[in-house]
Order: sequence, then C-alpha cells, then structure tokens
Amino acid sequence: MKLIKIKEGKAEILVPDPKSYEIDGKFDPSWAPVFYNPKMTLNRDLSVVVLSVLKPKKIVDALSASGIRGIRYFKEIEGVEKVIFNDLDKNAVELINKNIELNKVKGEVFNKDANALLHEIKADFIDIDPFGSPAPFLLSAFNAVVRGGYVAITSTDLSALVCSSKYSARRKYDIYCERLSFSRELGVRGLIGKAIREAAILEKAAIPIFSFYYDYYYRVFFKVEGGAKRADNLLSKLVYYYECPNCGYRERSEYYERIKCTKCGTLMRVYGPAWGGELYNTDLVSDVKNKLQSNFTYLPVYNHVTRLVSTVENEAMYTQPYYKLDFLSSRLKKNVPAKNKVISCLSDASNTHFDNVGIKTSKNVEEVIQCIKIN
Ligand SMILES: C[S@@+](CC[C@H](N)C(=O)[O-])C[C@H]1O[C@@H](n2cnc3c(N)ncnc32)[C@H](O)[C@@H]1O
Repeated sequence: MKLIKIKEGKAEILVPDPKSYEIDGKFDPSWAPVFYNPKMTLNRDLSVVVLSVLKPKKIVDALSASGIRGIRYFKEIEGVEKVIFNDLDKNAVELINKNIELNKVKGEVFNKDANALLHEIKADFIDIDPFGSPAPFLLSAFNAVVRGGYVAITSTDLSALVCSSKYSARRKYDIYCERLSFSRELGVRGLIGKAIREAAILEKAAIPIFSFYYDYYYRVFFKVEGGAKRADNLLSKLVYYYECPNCGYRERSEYYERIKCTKCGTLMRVYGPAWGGELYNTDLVSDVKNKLQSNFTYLPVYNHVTRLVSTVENEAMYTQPYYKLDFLSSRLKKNVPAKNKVISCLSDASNTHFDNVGIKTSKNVEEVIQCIKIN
C-alpha cells in the first residue's frame, strides 16, 4: 500500500495515497485499501469537542479504518486514558498500528468483527462510525457501554432514513417511511427511535443528548442509563408523525394508522415510530459552544463547526419538527417569503440546521401559514 502523511487536528497519520487509487482521474475514499475520508473532518472535529465536555476515560473506536478518530480523541481530549481500536480488515489494522505508534497513543488494537468485540469489553464511550447504517451494531454498542456512559453513532444511510428507499427503512429501522416535508429531521428521529428500542432490549435507556445532520450523514450522541423504567419512559415518547400532503396540516400519535386530514380530508402521510422528544441536552450544547471558543480554535474546520453549533443552540429549545417554508408556500400558491420575516412574524422561532428553507417554532401550522400569507 502506497502511503502519504496527512495532518488532521493534532494527529499526523499515514493514509493510502489517493493518487495510486484514482480511476479515470477521480478518487473515492472507498476505492483505497483503507478508508480515510476528509469529508468527515467536521464529524470528527465536533466529536472531539463534545467528548471534551463528556470526559470519557476509556474509549472504543469500534470501526477504526486508519485510526484517525481514536487517535484524535486521545491527543485532543484531556483525561482520555486509553483507546481501543478495531477493524475487521487486516490492512486497516496494520495501518492503525503504524499510526498509533507515530502518534504515541496508549491503545490496544483488535482485528475482530465489531459486534464480537463489543460483547467482550466494557468502556465509557463507544463510537460507531460504519459504512452506511449503524443499525447492525446498536445492540452490541449499548451492551459494551457502562451505565452512565456514552455511545455515538454516525449514519450515512440517508436514503433509507428519509424514505427514498422505504423498504430499506422498514428492514433496517422498523420504520413506516413516507416522505413528509420535514423528512430531514424525521430521519434522525427515526434513527434515534431505533437506537432507543435496541437499548431497551438490554433494559438500558439511550437518551439523545446531541444530534445533527450535515452534508450526507447524521450523528447522534446518547447518554446511556440503566433501568427498565427509564427505558420504558423513553419508549413512551416514540411517536408517528402525520402530515397532509395537500394542506400541510400535522398530527402526531403513538399509534400507526391510515388517517385522513381533519382539515381537508386527504389521506395523511406517516413516518414512524420516531423519537418525539428533545434532540439535545441544552446544557451540553452551551458547554460545547463555550469549549469551542476557548480551547478548539485550531480545529481544521472550526468555522463550519462554530456555525453549526450556533444554529443548533438557537433551535435546541424547539421540540417539534421544523416547518418547510417552500412546501407550505406552494400549498398556498404563494412565493416563498423571506425567512427572517416569517421568523419575526412568529416572534418565537429560529433557523434550523436541517434545512435552509426551514424554521423551528413552538407555534402550530395554522400560525405559520398565517405568517406566510401576510409576508
Ligand atoms: C467508515 S469506515 C470507518 C471510518 C473511521 N471511523 C474514520 O473516522 O475515519 C468503516 C470501517 O469499518 C470496517 N468494518 C466494516 N464492517 C466491520 C465489522 N463488522 N467489524 C469491524 N469493522 C468493520 C471497515 O473495514 C472500515 O474500515
């Protein structure tokens, strides 16, 4: 394998030389013998900051590839004592060994199926960053985390979660998936719902504390607590979201039904079961924002991370999914009004990182429609 040295954050690592794996002058990270994707830098940057607030001591990077993630956690977060790296691929394991030596990381490296490893060990933070869906690794991740610890998952499996592929959503996440105007947010809520159900099997409660969408993936951090009652409490907040494709009217219910819109009689679209509660712990979000400003200005994509966290901070107080202004405006046969005008008309509203033409508010759809009409 031809390698080059790159720097990301405080890590300097060897990765496959993209030039050696180009096809027709193009390169995709999945074509190299070991995966390293610079497009995931924001995911790693923000994870470093979130973990610096959560302060885990023992970390499992269960699907490590080059090892960049675990290496950055060790070098950039105070108090991390040990990182366990793992990959099923032998080339990856060879590269991880080189990279942890290069970066003087206190780590242990395994060459196992992640599910097998996660049934053998315990740690206070488990990172699941797979190709595509994290669903096959959820149960074992929740098994491996100690009570009071944390699990983070990445999902690049948006086609399933936002219902471009509704059968895939059904298979991987047990979701009835129809496209609603706010599907971008429903995708992460469906993913969280699945994680909560998997943790509940083990009588653990997986509480989402920081969730976001970026570019082509979702990332969610969970605090994991023990106890059947706590798990039951989370399960009771799983809901089905309904939206009328004709007039935009919404409902939510704990039941799956084929219902007609009470405003116009059209058959409503449905998505669920999905998490109906908060996507963030607001204290954690403000701690992350403060940490970013004080300790992490060196991050490779600092400006992008800061922008994302600021938007998240503004929208974190609104639990109901965002309203998509172009969708609602087209129901009214009206041009899309300026977003800031609708926000000030509602007075209690904000931007959302999920969608450029979306707004978050605690107001109902009729109030949003009223503000669209007069702007
Ligand atoms: C998306 S990459 C990980 C990227 C890495 N976390 C990072 O931040 O750069 C997924 C990795 O999982 C490995 N993998 C796939 N299935 C696995 C399994 N069942 N157990 C362990 N590793 C697996 C692949 O070999 C690949 O290196």
